[in-house]
Amino acid sequence: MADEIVNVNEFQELARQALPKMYYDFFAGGAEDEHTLKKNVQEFQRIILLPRVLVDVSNIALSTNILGYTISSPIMIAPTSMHKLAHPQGELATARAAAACNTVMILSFTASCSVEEVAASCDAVRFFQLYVCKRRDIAVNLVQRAEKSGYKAIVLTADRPRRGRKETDIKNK
Ligand SMILES: Cc1cc2nc3c(=O)[nH]c(=O)nc-3n(C[C@H](O)[C@H](O)[C@H](O)COP(=O)(O)O)c2cc1C
Repeated sequence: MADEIVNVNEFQELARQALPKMYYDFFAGGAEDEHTLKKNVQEFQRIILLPRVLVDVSNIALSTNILGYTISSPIMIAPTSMHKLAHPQGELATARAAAACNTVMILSFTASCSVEEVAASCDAVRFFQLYVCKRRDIAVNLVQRAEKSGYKAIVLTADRPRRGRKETDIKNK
């Protein structure tokens, strides 16, 4: 099938075509001159896999364990905000994808679906991402709701004392 999507870059191009520019830029853009965005890709390119030939590969597994939960490979859904900008089902769809892939869904503090909605939508192992809030009562409330809804861990984002300066977002205002 000529139109079959074969890698992540093709998904990104499809998203660029499908989404309003402002939303696409929100997901794809990085802060300031986007040095870190570029480096994130470059650094992965430096990792070279060591081939081991002439070994028995009939029984291989990528599965691993995170905080006592077995997942199919060492890849989880990182917390990202506002999935409804990309799809009307938002984080509900992402969480269902996590369940289908047998991996962990980390729900963002700034998700467009509530902790309860996502919990009710699928049985993926769920963690909840928390920012360090000045308003401790907001953090307490969210953590309690996440705990009550069966989220298994808190993922604390500690490197965001203020919003990143995303130049694409500023231009799109
Ligand atoms: C559009 C977008 C939204 C994000 N939203 C959050 C968020 O709500 N909370 C958070 O802790 N990290 C958020 N992040 C950071 C990601 O979880 C991740 O740490 C970051 O993108 C680096 O990983 P990467 O190199 O795989 O992109 C966001 C990243 C992007 C690109």
